Amino acid sequence: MEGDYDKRIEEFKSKLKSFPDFPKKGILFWDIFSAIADGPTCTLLQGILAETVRKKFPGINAVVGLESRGFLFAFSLAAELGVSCLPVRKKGKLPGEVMSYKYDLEYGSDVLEIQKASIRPGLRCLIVDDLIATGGSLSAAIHLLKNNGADIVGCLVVMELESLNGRRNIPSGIAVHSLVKYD
Ligand SMILES: O=P(O)(O)OC[C@H]1O[C@H](OP(=O)(O)OP(=O)(O)O)[C@H](O)[C@@H]1O
Ligand SMILES: Nc1ncnc2[nH]cnc12
Ligand SMILES: [Mg+2]
Repeated sequence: MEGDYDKRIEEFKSKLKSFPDFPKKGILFWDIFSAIADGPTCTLLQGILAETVRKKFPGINAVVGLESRGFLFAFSLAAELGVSCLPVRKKGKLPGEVMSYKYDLEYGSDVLEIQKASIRPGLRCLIVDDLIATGGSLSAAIHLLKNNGADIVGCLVVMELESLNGRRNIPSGIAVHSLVKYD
């Protein structure tokens, strides 16, 4: 990475805000939208993300974004790198033939879907999201993509809540890179 990469990560980290007891008592909610409400922070984060992908995940030809916060980074990265932007959405939002997968969240559960048409031979994808907590969302997306024959190069998240050890739910052999970690 470029020399000032760590400094830029620290600068970005200083912009992130947390909200205790949202959306339920006992949850400390890390709000990506508070940070990107600031224009220069958007530019800072976009630069960090693109540099991270070029260095750590070279050769991808698609970015898969997890609804909804993952979409923020999937389109911006896909546009920057000139690769496909593919959606994984919550149940009932995608037309055509879909594959689904049920998963658990830090709070509650949900179902993710992907269009079969999104998966083409030779697809080498990077899955992106704002945050890994229990790892349920990323794990579900990984299973969805693998079930359909996609090659997953890795996963990139902005934040990682290490105390929840979400990595234990990620299938072995799949690299997960996080920019900012919290205990
Ligand atoms: O590691 P996990 O325990 O799965 O939790 C992380 C996921 O939870 C949040 O999404 P959420 O499903 O709340 O919806 P949103 O992105 O639409 O806000 C967050 O954006 C991640 O996608
Ligand atoms: N603690 C948390 N903060 C923000 N988004 C989340 N998604 C799941 N857990 C979360
Ligand atoms: Mg999400």
